[in-house]
Amino acid sequence: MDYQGLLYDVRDSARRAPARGRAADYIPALAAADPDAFGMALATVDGQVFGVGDWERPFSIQSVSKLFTLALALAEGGDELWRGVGREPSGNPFNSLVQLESEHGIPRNPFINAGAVVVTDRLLELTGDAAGAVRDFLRAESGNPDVATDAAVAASEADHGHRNAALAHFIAGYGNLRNPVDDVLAHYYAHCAIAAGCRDLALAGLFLARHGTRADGSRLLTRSEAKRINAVLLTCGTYDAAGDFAYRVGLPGKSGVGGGVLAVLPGRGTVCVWSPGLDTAGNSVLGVAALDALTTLTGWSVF
Ligand SMILES: NC(=O)CC[C@H](N)C(=O)O
Repeated sequence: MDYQGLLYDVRDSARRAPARGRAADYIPALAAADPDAFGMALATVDGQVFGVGDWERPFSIQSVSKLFTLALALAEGGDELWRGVGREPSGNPFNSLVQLESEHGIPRNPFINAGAVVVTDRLLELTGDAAGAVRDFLRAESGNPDVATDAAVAASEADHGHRNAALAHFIAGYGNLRNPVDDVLAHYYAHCAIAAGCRDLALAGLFLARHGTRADGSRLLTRSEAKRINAVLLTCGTYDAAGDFAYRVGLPGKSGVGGGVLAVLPGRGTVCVWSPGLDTAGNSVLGVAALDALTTLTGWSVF
C-alpha cells in the first residue's frame, strides 16, 4: 500500500471542500489559528508513520485529550468509573449544562466536557497528577519528549472557563467529584492545553488499533476495554455530530476545538488530522472532509 500517495490524494480531496469554518474563539488563545492550515498523519499498527502538510507541527489537542484520560482512568481504576459517567450520546453541544440536572450530576458520556471533568477527577484520585499522566503517556507512545502543556492556552481557558466551572460545581453539588473543584479544573485545562502534533497523536492512539497494547508491547487495556472505548468514540467522540461523523467517515474518532481529529482504524492503524477551521458542532471542517475522503478512497470504514 502506498500510504504516502494516499495521504496526498486525501489532502487534495479535502482541500476541495467548499468551506473552511472558523477557529474557536471562546478560548482567546486559539482564535488566531489559520483555518486553512492542514496536517495529517497515518500510523500503522507496527509503528510506521506517514505524514502530509503540517503533520509535525504542535497544536492544542483540546478534547482529543479526553480519549487518553478515559483510557488511563479505565486502565488504573477499571469499570468503577462507569458509576459516575454514562455511555450514551448526548445530542447536545459539548459544553451543555441542560442534562446534568435531570440526570442527577451523572454526565451522559466521557467525551462531553461534563463527563471529561468526572474522568479527570477519577484520574486525579488514581494517579495524583491527571494532566501529568496524559502528558507522560503521549510522550512515551510518540517518543517525543517535547509534548507538554501550553501554559498560555491553559491560562486562557481558565480565564474564560465560566461554563466549565459551572459544570464542575454542578457535578460536585451532586456528590460526583472526589477532589476539590479547582484542582479538577486545573488538571482538565492542563490536559486540554497539551500541544502535540498529528504525528504524536497518531502514534499515541495506536493502542486502540492494537486492541489495548502499547508501543513497548505492554498491555494498557484488555481487548474488551479497547473495543468498548472504540465503541464510545464512534457514538460520542464528535459531540452532537457523532451521527454525521459515522455517516461520512465510519470510524471511531475524537475531535477537539483546536482542530484535531484522531480516528482509529481497528487492527490497521490510526489517522490524525489537524485544521483549525471548525463547523458549528466544533469539529474540524477540513479534518472531517479528509477522513471522509480517506475512508471513501480505501473502504477502511468499520462498516
Ligand atoms: N470540545 C473541546 O475541544 C472543548 C475543550 C475545551 N478545553 C473546553 O473545555 O471547552
